[in-house]
Amino acid sequence: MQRVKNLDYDSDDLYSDDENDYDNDNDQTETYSAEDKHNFSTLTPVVRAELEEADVNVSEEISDKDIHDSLWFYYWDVEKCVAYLKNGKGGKKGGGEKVKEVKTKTKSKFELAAERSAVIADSIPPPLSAAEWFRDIPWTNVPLYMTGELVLAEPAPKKLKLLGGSSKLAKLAEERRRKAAAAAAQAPPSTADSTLSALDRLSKPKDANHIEPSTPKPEPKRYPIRKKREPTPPPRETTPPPVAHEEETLDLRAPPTAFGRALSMTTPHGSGCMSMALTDILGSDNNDDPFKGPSPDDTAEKSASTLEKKTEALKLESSGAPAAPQVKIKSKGLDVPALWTASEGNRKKSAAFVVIGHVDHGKSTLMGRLLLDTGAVAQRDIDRYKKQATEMGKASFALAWVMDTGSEERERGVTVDIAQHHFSTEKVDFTILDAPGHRDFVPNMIGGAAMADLAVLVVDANQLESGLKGQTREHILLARAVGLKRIIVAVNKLDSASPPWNKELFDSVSAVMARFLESAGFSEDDIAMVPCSGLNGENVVKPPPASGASAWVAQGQHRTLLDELSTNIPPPPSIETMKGPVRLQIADVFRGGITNPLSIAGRLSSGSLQTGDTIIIQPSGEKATIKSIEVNNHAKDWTIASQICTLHISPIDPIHLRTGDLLTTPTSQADITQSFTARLTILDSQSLLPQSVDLHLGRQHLSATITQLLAIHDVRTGEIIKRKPRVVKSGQCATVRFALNESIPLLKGMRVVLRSGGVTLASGFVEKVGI
Ligand SMILES: Nc1nc2c(ncn2[C@@H]2O[C@H](COP(=O)(O)OP(=O)(O)OP(=O)(O)O)[C@@H](O)[C@H]2O)c(=O)[nH]1
Repeated sequence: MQRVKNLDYDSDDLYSDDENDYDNDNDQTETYSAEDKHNFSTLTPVVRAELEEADVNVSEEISDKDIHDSLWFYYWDVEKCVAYLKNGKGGKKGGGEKVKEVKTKTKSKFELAAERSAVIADSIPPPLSAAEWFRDIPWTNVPLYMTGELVLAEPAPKKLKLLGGSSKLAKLAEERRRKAAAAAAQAPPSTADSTLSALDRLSKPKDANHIEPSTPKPEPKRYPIRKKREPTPPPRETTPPPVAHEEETLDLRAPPTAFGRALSMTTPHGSGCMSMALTDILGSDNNDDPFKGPSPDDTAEKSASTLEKKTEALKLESSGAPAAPQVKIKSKGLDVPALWTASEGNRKKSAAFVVIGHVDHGKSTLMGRLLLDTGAVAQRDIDRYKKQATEMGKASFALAWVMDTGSEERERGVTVDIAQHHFSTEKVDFTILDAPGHRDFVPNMIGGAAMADLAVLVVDANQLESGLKGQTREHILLARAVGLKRIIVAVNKLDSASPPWNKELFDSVSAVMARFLESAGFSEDDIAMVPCSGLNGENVVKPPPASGASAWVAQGQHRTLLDELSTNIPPPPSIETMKGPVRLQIADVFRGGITNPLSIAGRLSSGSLQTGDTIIIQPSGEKATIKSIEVNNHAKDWTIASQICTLHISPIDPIHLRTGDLLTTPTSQADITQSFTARLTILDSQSLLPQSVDLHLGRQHLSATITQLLAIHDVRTGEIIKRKPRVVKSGQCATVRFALNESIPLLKGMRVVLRSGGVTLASGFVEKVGI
């Protein structure tokens, strides 16, 4: 390629330095056809006779070759040939020299290039095969059926050297070419030729600098294929390119979208104009004169509110709210507590547990395993997660993905919010509340724990220290702070212990955890230790094999995690609680589809609800109707205190729905207040002053100010031992007054957790609502 590119023909280059080249090239008898030879033999004597007649010394000065050349040049025109030889060649002394000079002058670039090709061709070895030609080029593993003989270009016929002359001669030459072409067309094409022709269609255009062979055969066959890869101008087309294919091709492109049109839209001035597209979508005042009317700054406020309204309209439209048919659902007036009591023999027990522990200790994986092995999740789903997780380079998180459904959670491999899942055994319906382990998401963990009956603390047996320094310790304190009494410690990842299933390691971890839990307020009887591996599933649902490294688990009569969960299920709430005022703190708000555009979820702490009931969302006071109810993923007509349920409600403006809000009924609304009094216990190494704090009330999380320390109480008896202290110290119990920045619904007895700067200070309950 480079070699050809460097062939920059200067006119000087094209003229051979060696005159002998020219002479040698003149020996062209071998290239003449039989017809040409016949013409030479018959016309040469005629030319000689004419010259003799014109008194030219033919024998001495003009050779047969001279006559042949001039005959060839003038295309067998004897008269012109004789005139030429008489005047230029034989007419004067030294005319032979002149003929040479004339010949040299008439050479064109192409003729000379043809001469050089001829010389080069003589020095080039015989034709190569395609494989040979591309031997050292890695991309050319040309299949056999595509290979062919490479035919080097034939040198341009010498007769081109004399091309030129009158238009009549040109016509004759053209006629001769046509004749030859017709003859060639009758002859069957060679295989090599057709192969090269096919290859040529796949290759690049021919180098325009090459000399056109005079033969009428298709040009591509005449040159090595390699030359066709050169960046050259497109070749002359002997036949027009086929267009049939293009005509048949259907235009399958979709019309441009509105967004596409917006992007490609141009203003009358020709520039792209995104704002036009936006005004197109949102509407505009259609000002032709942009400077007409008030300045944009003056109207900014108005535009903002217009935009806000339109965006809001789009939002509501996308939620499907206006499109949903407003079907009035009437309450059936069921006596839910009576139905509950009546169903006692048929229904399963139920329990909700929160999964807590330090980040990455294996909480989500363990729960994924539990769901898989109890049949709540199909193996094919796990396989799908495995595939997806592997693609993201997080294959080991496949089981955790059962719980971590958010894209952020999956990308980061960290649980962000409480994940809620259900599974059932023969006797119990369980709800899992998988809490995030990361300290940034402690508020979510508190919200999850506040809905649970018991806690499962997951501890990586190999990382006990880091856990106790981190969230293991804090989660235990918070679980206790929100009122949880029973806790199961899953001593996890024993499969990766050194050695695997190291019994001594399990024993030491258990001892440390038991001590710590007891110091945090859990009683010995409410603590259970379970050796397990969530990843492998050993001792989660099924006991480990009787032999092998984990054999001691069964021998030591350590129950599986599922067995531990199934024992000591908390008793259902009293019938009084079930008949009490409706209280449900909203744990989650989500938009569904057309049928259920708006739903809320949470645990009903008191009272009962049924489809058709009118509810009130506090503090907004907005009303809604319950369209349908789900408990444990099953549609129900009613739900009762202690159940975690999802309520599909008639659409209200979602702006009035927030997690932490209280769901009540019109007849049992809670007090809304900005101040309250709480009885608190101060945690180890902490103290309390009148100060700002982060206040956690279940799923509710807001800023508050301790306005007054009212009294210090005796921890056992509750008697006041000091009024209006200046400070409350670690381990002390105190009554404290709070002021809030906003009004919220508050219930006496609600669990309270105080934190500051990411540290838990105290926990307790609401003693009095209002001042
Ligand atoms: N060897 C082994 N690895 C485990 C086990 N359980 C979990 N892992 C791995 O530990 C890593 C973290 O697991 P997760 O289940 O996401 O941990 P997590 O506690 O839920 O983490 P957060 O949700 O972010 O708090 C993953 O790579 C798991 O594959 C186990 O029993 N054995």
